[in-house]
Amino acid sequence: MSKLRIVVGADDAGYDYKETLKADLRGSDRVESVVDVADTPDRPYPDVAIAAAELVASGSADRALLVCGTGLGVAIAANKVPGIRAVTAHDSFSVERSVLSNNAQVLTFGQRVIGLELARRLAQEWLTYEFDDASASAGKVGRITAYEAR
Ligand SMILES: O=C[C@H](O)[C@H](O)COP(=O)(O)O
Repeated sequence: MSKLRIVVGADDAGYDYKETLKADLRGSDRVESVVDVADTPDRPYPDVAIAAAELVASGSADRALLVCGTGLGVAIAANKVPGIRAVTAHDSFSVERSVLSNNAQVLTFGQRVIGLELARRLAQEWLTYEFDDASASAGKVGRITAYEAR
């Protein structure tokens, strides 16, 4: 498994978790680099999410981990960037399937929803999964891509 180039970002409501998760990611041997698109806690969540998603869509990064109050706003905004599949997931199984079933490149958390230690654990688990282009799920994800390209 190749090391991952990750983008992190948050608005004011997710800033503290983002800082902790960023430090964790930088300490992981599965991570090549971490870029933070929200150095200050004053950026609206759509701006942060779109900036992060564009880095992923352009190929400059492999994945993004975004935090807002619920995780929902950053997911909605990131999903507006063509080619991006962003999900909010606060449980272990959904985090696994977000990669293995959906090939989602963007995971989002809600700081007002999930405990910090669970978020940290889920982020570490997230790093261990890699989508299999030869899996039965690939064709289903491909249908999403085809819809976007229509
Ligand atoms: O989805 C949006 C986020 O939860 C955001 O952090 C808070 O948004 P609000 O201030 O509009 O409720």
